[in-house]
Amino acid sequence: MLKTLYDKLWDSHVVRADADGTTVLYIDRHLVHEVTSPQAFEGLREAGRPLWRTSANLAVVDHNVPTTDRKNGIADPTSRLQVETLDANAQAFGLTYFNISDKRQGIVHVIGPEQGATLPGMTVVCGDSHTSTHGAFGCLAHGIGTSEVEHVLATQTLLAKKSRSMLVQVDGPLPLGVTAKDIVLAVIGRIGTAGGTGYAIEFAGSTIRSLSMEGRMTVCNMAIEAGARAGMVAVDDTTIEYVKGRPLSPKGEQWDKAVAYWRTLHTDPGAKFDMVVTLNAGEIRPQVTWGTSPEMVTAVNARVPDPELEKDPVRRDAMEKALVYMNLKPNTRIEDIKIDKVFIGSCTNSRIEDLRAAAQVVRGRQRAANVKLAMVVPGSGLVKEQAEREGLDKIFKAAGFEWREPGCSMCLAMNADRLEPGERCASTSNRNFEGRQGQGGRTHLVSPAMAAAAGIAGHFVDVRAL
Ligand SMILES: CC(C)[C@H](C(=O)O)[C@@H](O)C(=O)O
Ligand code: SF4
Repeated sequence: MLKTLYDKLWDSHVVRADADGTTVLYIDRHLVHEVTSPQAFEGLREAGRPLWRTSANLAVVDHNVPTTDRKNGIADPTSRLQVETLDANAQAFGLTYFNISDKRQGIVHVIGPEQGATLPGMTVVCGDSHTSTHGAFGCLAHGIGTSEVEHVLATQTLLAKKSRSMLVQVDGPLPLGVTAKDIVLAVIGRIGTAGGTGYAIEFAGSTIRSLSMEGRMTVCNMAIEAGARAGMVAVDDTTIEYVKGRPLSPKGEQWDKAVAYWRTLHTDPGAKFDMVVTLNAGEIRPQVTWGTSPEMVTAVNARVPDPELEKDPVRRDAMEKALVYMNLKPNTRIEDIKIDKVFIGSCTNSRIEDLRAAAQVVRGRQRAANVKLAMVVPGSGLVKEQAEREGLDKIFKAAGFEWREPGCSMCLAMNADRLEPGERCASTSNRNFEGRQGQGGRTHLVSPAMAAAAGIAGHFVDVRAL
């Protein structure tokens, strides 16, 4: 039988399948962070259960860590408790753990791949919706809830039901200034935030194949924003090249065996998907969201849409509400929207390539006077180190951008980094929901180059014109 990549990943991890489709799946890698793990460890403690396979877990603090003055500890009591709880649980249960002062610390979805903890062919779960990121490696990767975190810790398995399969096929060379972020925003603009509900998405086509692993991770990261639990990309030379030599990657003879297997991790030609969506990369422009959902997105050289022209009353209502929250008028040119802050970071866009792209834009320029704060938050301590080796920190600082310590930061404002009510931000993160970056804050999702350009111009600007 011809199989999709999803079929192959699924079939190779079934421990037991019931007639109604309920399946016990084996989990190869479990990533743990401070927000969704406390009750899970508590549950284990109460039941007197040990971990099933300690070495399958990797824990890190990311959501609640401060991005400045770490030597002074964590001022906010809730964040401090959250971080200290993971410190204690990791020690008590013997997990491999990158604590706040470990230079490998960073956002869970950045450090997994960086360490080779994420490898092709694996099932990867984490109590975090953006676990879809890891699908870039030809993995079956998705978020789980806290009770499932406990289940995985105790059994190394998960109860699951197979999703339907969707192929998102993107072909053609990417136009200048158009990035992986713009591809995935354009996909979400096309299919909507519910378009992928009930599906596992495979991203394929010549454009996806031409992306680096960083770019593929950006695309898979936002599969969840298209409603799909998992996004994935087939294994190819780019995947194998990235994985080679990582601390947890197989070595020697094991490596050769692994590579031979990994090369089978692609959809068989002719295998059927339940749904197919095709995009022509040549038609994608740099994207900017204008509303309070990632599907409320348009091209930088377009205008804020007019709800009056929307026929569907539910959509019209949502558009009207979003424009009130965002304080935008229909038909405003996107390039006329002024911003107050810039956030370059998050598990969507905080890897080295993202920082290089942003630095290239700001090099030799200055942050606009109306931009109060532009912050760059590397995805991990290792990304930060690499960026500093390349002198990117100096470029940012010279342009008036702040260079911070790694973590989730203003992606969701669980630490001190946040928008004040009414502030407008050009952000490289993945969610523009109301209050996401701070109560009353207004988020516009863009690529790193577009965020950097907005920081320089003080308003959105087409990077292609720079
Ligand atoms: C805190 C965590 C559970 C949450 C998620 O699941 O995605 C967060 O990472 C987010 O991006 O909103
Ligand atoms: S960077 Fe943002 S999206 Fe990613 S895990 Fe952290 S809070 Fe969630």
